[in-house]
Amino acid sequence: MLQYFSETAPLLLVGCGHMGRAMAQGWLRAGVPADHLYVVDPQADPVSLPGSRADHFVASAGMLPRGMKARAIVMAVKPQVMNDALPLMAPFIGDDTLVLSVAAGVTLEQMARGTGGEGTCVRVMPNTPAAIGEGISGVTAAPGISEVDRALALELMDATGEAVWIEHEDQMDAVTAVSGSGPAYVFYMVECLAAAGVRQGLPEATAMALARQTIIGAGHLLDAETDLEAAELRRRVTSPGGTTAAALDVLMRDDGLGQLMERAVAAARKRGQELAG
Ligand SMILES: NC(=O)C1=CN([C@@H]2O[C@H](COP(=O)(O)OP(=O)(O)OC[C@H]3O[C@@H](n4cnc5c(N)ncnc54)[C@H](O)[C@@H]3O)[C@@H](O)[C@H]2O)C=CC1
Ligand SMILES: O=C(O)[C@@H]1CCC=N1
Repeated sequence: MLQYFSETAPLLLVGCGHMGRAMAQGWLRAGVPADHLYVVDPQADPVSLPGSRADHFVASAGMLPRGMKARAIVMAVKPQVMNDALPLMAPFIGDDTLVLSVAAGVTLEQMARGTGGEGTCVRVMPNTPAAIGEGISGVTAAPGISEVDRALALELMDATGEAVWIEHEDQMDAVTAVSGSGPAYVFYMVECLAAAGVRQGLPEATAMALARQTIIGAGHLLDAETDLEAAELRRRVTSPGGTTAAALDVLMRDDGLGQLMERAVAAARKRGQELAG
């Protein structure tokens, strides 16, 4: 698995912040040898990536070994710096190089401009549960991508959880709005549930413990009950005329959580479209 790289045709990560580090952890776990991984980031500290080689961490592209052509370059910098960061990678892009970007909103066309049309561009939207191998990524490229490059892109992201191929690039902003940003919605749900518990008289620490483990437990149950839809698991909590039904009457009304989520996801998708540049 992931045996695409070598010392002379390595995997190059550009930007090792929250998302870049999460993915790199997955690649090292999936067996990419530390010798085959280079990281470019002015801030990154190799200590934050156990199992990596400190001498493969460089502050800028100019410090990478000369003449090296990467097999894959993963751009995990902010969308706003992509136009500056991509052209700096030009010396490391050869005919076989796959250039992946995980930046929200950054299009394949924008990437091709940044690389000067060299290499093959792939647009990816991962999420931070990648850090523990529980991520999900949407992956897309222009229709002409080779089978081997498509497999490499999917395997890279599979190493951080699951990966799904998205046929139409114009759906990537919706992918971003659902699964890229989605973990934040769930963490906010924990915050809101705990705050609501405090309003109903619980001590803060107790409310947080209850809310936190409820989301963790519900997630694990969803994972364990592979044959059951989320809606069925919800029904199994909901006794007719009981407490859950009373709460769901509030959450499921016309202006309830469904509508709120629709507005939130639409706002995230719109912001993704605005970030294209
Ligand atoms: N954080 C998340 O949950 C997700 C983030 N993304 C995308 O990942 C990208 C990175 O986001 P985060 O990791 O959250 O940001 P971050 O701020 O944690 O990391 C960005 C990293 O890029 C480095 N950097 C800045 N300029 C650079 C340059 N010229 N060359 C190399 N490295 C440079 C910074 O030092 C920093 O470590 C963004 O484009 C974002 O849209 C995608 C999916 C989820
Ligand atoms: O908030 C953002 O723009 C990035 C993309 C998806 C998650 N974080």
